[in-house]
Amino acid sequence: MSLPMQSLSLKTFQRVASRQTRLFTTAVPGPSSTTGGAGIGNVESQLLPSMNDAELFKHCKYPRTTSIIGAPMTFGQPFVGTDAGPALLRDRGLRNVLTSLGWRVEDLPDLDFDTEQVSDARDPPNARNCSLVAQGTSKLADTVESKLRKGHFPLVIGGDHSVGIGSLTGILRVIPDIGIIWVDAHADLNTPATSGSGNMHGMPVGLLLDHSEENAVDFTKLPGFEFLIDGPRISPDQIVYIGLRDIDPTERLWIRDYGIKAFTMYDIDHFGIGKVMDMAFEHLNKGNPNRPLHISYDIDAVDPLLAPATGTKVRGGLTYREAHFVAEAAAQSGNLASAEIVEFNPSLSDDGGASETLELGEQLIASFMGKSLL
Ligand SMILES: NC(=[NH2+])NCCC[C@H](N)C(=O)O
Ligand SMILES: [Mn+2]
Ligand SMILES: [Mn+2]
Repeated sequence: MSLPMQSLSLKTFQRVASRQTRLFTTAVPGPSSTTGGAGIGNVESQLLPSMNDAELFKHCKYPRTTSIIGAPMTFGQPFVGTDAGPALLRDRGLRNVLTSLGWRVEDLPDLDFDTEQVSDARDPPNARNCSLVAQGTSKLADTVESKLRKGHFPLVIGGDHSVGIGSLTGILRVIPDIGIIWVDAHADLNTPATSGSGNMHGMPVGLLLDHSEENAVDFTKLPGFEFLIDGPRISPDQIVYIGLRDIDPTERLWIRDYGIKAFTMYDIDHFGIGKVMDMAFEHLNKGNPNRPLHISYDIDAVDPLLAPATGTKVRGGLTYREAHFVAEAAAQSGNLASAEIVEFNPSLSDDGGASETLELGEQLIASFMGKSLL
């Protein structure tokens, strides 16, 4: 047995081993492994051996079908091209990557962010394209919610990071206690009141956080976002940041005041990524080792030398192995219930850089969807 295996605690090893067995037993070939199909539910229920596992399934710990949800959103930031992510990842063969890992795949058509239906006349300047972002994220929230309720694993492909507003809202409707791993160079903790840019891809966490009264967001002033007025919120201890290195002044203040667990690049340099992920899970799993988890992976968390095709590059990011380790550790927790990857923009790089970034994105998806090195 190789060294890394020995250094795993027995408990972790057992969890990983049992997860791999499950993934293996669920890779049932045949017609049910294709899109959607009503037959899937039957096969799944046959595979549920006991009440105990049915309980696990309730929290999506026992996923067999992943729904690829393409969210080609560009309105949360100023550049064209951010909508190309879902199609390009599909063209690379994302579906095969997932089936080879043992998933059944429901490959949904991309969400349709129909600009004609939306008037932007009332959009405030500090929340650019507010109505369009609201329309798209509301659709996404409904889709993510309904897939989770079916027991599917939603895999959201952005689009810019404003899609996080929709993914998180959908997840929170079904799993209010979800633990969130936010992998990003940025905290995305702005609100229209604090943002310097007005770009809503810098706001998903800020809009959904359960703020103190003086910082609360007035959704009645954000056209289209009425669905968030009584929507679910994230409590500050429900999220951990990994990879931060470009934080705005109010974001810094709020991370401290609210006590949000944040691992910056300094922490990763200081402790190493292994220890950082251990500490992240320790924080999220407090009181519930089976807490379901969501990973939101902004490709700009990775160093721009490796992932140049993205809109808000910040030097000094995750190395290739650090980037994968974060994804692998999330998969190995055995608790991942949903995932999202965002902010590819192939038009902001040359061809080489664009395909390098997409290839990395595809590999990171494989890692958080359960690909292991051994
Ligand atoms: N998802 C992203 N890439 N966000 C970048 C946000 C940058 C900056 N903090 C802003 O609010 O405008
Ligand atoms: Mn982001
Ligand atoms: Mn970012």
